[in-house]
Amino acid sequence: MALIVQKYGGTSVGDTERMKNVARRCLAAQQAGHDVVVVVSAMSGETNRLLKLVAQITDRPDEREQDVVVATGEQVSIGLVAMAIQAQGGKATSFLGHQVRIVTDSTFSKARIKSIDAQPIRQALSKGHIVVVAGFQGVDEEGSVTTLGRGGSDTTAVAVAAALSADACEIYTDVDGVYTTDPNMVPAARKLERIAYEEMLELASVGAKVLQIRSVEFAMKYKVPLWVKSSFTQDPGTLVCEEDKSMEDVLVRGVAYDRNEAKITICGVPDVPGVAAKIFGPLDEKHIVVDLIVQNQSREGRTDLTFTVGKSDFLKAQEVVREAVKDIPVSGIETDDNVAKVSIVGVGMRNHSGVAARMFTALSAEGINIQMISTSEIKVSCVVHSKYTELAVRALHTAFGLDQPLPPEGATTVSETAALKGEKV
Ligand SMILES: Nc1ncnc2c1ncn2[C@@H]1O[C@H](COP(=O)(O)OP(=O)(O)O)[C@@H](O)[C@H]1O
Ligand SMILES: N[C@@H](CC(=O)OP(=O)(O)O)C(=O)O
Repeated sequence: MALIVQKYGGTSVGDTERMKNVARRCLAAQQAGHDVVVVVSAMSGETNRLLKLVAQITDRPDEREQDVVVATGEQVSIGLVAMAIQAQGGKATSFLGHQVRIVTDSTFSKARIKSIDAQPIRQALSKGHIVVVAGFQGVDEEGSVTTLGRGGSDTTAVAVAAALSADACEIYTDVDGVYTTDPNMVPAARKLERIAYEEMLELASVGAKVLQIRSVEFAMKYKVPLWVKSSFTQDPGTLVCEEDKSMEDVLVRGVAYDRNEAKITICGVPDVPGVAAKIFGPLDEKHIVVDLIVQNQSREGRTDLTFTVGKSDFLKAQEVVREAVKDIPVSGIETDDNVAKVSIVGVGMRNHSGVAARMFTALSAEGINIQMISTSEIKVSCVVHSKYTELAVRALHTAFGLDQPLPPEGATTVSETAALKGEKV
């Protein structure tokens, strides 16, 4: 007998028929002898609908109150799923975030989980109940409702799995696993049997929305075996797990894109110590996450500083920057939200050179101009005009051989390795 945490996303609970399907799956897992905790998201489109209501009231919502509104979508889902289980003869209890003390910090709209009280969940399980927990929401030390950022139910599920020392956490969604790229954009995308935590973390952080970044961080930290599966098929899905030697043989595991970033350039910044701190310090104080940063060699003591932020922080970031540069003699601020970031990820990059060059060649062959570049040990990202997103993703998918059937698990891609062996990117 195992303890399994299953998470069903918005599409999987998109209507009452789908909720009945979720109930059937949970009951099947329980009948197979497992203790089952199920984390559910709001019905698909519901969180966006709630955010639109907020926008109809104000374009500068108080973040605490906005969380009070958007957290309600999950409340509807847990009650309906619990009742669907009961209607099929099972026992079920639903819990809101605060009822299982999912305590977070007070960063409304992107709060971080600090602790979870597993006791009420264990108690309900011991009575033979399937426990249905609201994803995406928590409560801060003051008792205010908080939310964990878009896609946050994944993080709830993995955090609950870690708190319960569950045997597995299964994320059920509308695709049957993690693919080499978004299968809804590139039909040639291929499903991966396994992917290393680190690769999944990079893919999620560069836009593959199949898992929320923090859910992968939790899984990696607490070594939770994490499965991505379809709620509509019996496919075994993809296992996100520890890296092993065979994974390094594949150069690029996946291609991702992110249309959710916007670019800010501060022109003519004086090239003297302390200026970057004066700009990025206030952004940090406002909890604005800055992604790529590029600063060029200065000419005549001045340089341009370009960085990207999430689109939801774009207006706030512009205000913060304007305020921050009041005392700095800069020559102007330029903004652009018609950008997208395309990225390639793979642990195999650690041991191979030429990967970035191959990426740039593939983009240039399609006439795509690269605006910014960023690399890590296992990732290369390029910011391009947003109109090229799909073209860039398809070109990279082809250029790194991902359109071809994947080699069987454990097989080495010898020609690739031989051709590219050498220094790092
Ligand atoms: N590499 C990838 N593998 C699988 N799905 C991906 C990938 N990159 C992006 N996706 C997208 O993630 C979607 C699933 O995430 P999401 O819509 O948040 O599901 P849910 O509502 O179930 O949480 C898929 O429909 C797919 O379009
Ligand atoms: N309802 C939240 C939380 C969530 O995780 O949703 P989904 O599982 O559908 O991505 C959102 O829309 O972001």
